[in-house]
Amino acid sequence: MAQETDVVVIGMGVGGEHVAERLAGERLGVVGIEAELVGGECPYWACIPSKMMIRGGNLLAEARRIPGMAGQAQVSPDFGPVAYRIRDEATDDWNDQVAVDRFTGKGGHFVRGRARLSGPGRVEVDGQTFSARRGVVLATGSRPQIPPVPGLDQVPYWTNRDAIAAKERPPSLIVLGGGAVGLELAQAFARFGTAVTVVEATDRLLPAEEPETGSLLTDVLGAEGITVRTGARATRVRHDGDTFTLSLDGGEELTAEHLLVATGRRANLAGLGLETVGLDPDARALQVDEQLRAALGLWGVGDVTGRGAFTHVAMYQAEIAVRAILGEMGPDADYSALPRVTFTDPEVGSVGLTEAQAREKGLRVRTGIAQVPSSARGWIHKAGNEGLIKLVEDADRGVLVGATSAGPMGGEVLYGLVVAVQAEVPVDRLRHMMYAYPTFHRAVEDALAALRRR
Ligand SMILES: Cc1cc2nc3c(=O)[nH]c(=O)nc-3n(C[C@H](O)[C@H](O)[C@H](O)COP(=O)(O)OP(=O)(O)OC[C@H]3O[C@@H](n4cnc5c(N)ncnc54)[C@H](O)[C@@H]3O)c2cc1C
Ligand SMILES: NC(=O)c1ccc[n+]([C@@H]2O[C@H](COP(=O)([O-])OP(=O)(O)OC[C@H]3O[C@@H](n4cnc5c(N)ncnc54)[C@H](O)[C@@H]3O)[C@@H](O)[C@H]2O)c1
Repeated sequence: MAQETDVVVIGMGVGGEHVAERLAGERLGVVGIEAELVGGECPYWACIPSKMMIRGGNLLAEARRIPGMAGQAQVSPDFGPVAYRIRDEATDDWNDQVAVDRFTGKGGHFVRGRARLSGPGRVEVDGQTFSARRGVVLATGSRPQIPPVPGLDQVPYWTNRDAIAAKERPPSLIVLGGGAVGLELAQAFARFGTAVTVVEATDRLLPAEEPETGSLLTDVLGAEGITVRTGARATRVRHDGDTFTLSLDGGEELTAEHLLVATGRRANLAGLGLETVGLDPDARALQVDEQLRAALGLWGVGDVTGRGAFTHVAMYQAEIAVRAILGEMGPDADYSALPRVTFTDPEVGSVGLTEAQAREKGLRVRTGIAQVPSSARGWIHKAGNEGLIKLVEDADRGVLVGATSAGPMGGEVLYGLVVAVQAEVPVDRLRHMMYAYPTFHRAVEDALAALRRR
């Protein structure tokens, strides 16, 4: 016998938890099903603990910048406080009781288990069947995508989960993948003393972002002692019980005590019973419309939708899905000003289209670049001032369609550019406004001037 309820949420990561809690708060009957921990990847193995590692690493880097600027400093890194904060403050030793109680405290019914669809509006989990009157929400997130490198499936490599749960910094580490996960963790560990090599298959770091940011990070990471290999194809991996050996196609062999695989993520759709509701079970992502509907009575939010694997995307989508399930009118999902920040030092923030993406769309593109060290604040800041602002203008409409802000607090500086892209503020208006002196964001004015000169 199926148990009736209003809504069933499968996967209680940031996206699913938000939907489930909001709808329970609206006094709907909500069943929330989670196979692992309520909260998902972000609080336990991703955003929050990784930023605690980064905060520790950045403090060490700032202390190392004291000579020549403010005296002397002796820096003795200790990963212990970081591991403690991750275990104690961030994850409660990977225990989600507080999150479960928050949901059930709002009237939600929680089930721990791995769920699957068994027809429209029907969900099965560990022998129980639920029937949803209003709908089902799929929020099953993503998992690491493991590349087909020969030997990789036979060695004890790390994913982000092992790296985050590490109690000590590894003595040496090869990072496969020079994207956000790889670079954030590579720099954080290196600042605690790990000998790090980053291996990236494409010809630059952060290949999804502007090429200027890839070169910037190659220079900065190299200056910090991290070895960077771009355009490098891993041809084999071995592990002799202590040491990993990664062979590259040019014949080079890299060795380290640990290997972190950070080569992208894949939506969790396998085994979900998508075929029982007429959807393709082999799809790479769940296709959803602008109100996050995947089928009649079925919604999808978060990484599973393939619209940007970010917590802010999951939460933005979750709120739209909540409105749609409640039958309220509201704006469609709009990804034209999707912000993203890679929390390396310098932080790399971007919004909207890169120059290459804008050109691919057939736009008449004008770009303007300003270097942060040449700005007043960058010059004052001196040690650790690397960065740039890049603007991408649709020259026919006179509005920005994309922007990059790399530098100290690059993610914070990004905010004004996100507003400009989202609200389509005319570039002429941006030129005729005041930028407080001497802020980092004042470099935007220099980039706007460069836009005019081209
Ligand atoms: C190292 C790292 C750092 C990151 N840092 C940031 C950052 O700084 N900022 C940012 O915006 N994003 C960051 N991200 C991305 C962010 O973590 C994800 O975008 C976010 O967690 C997605 O939320 P979600 O709810 O879609 O999925 P998830 O958080 O993956 O949650 C999905 C949940 O569904 C559960 N589940 C799956 N299948 C089933 C099933 N069949 N039945 C029941 N439960 C199921 C899973 O156990 C999981 O708990 C980072 C990612 C990584 C890996
Ligand atoms: N600060 C943040 O917001 C943040 C931080 C971490 C992760 N994330 C999210 O998680 C997603 C996944 O992160 P990620 O870094 O795993 O993926 P990614 O797609 O951002 O980067 C993966 C990198 O690995 C490279 N690669 C793929 N196969 C390879 C191989 N065989 N050998 C060498 N390199 C290879 C790719 O070219 C790419 O540069 C991100 O795209 C982002 O959406 C966000």
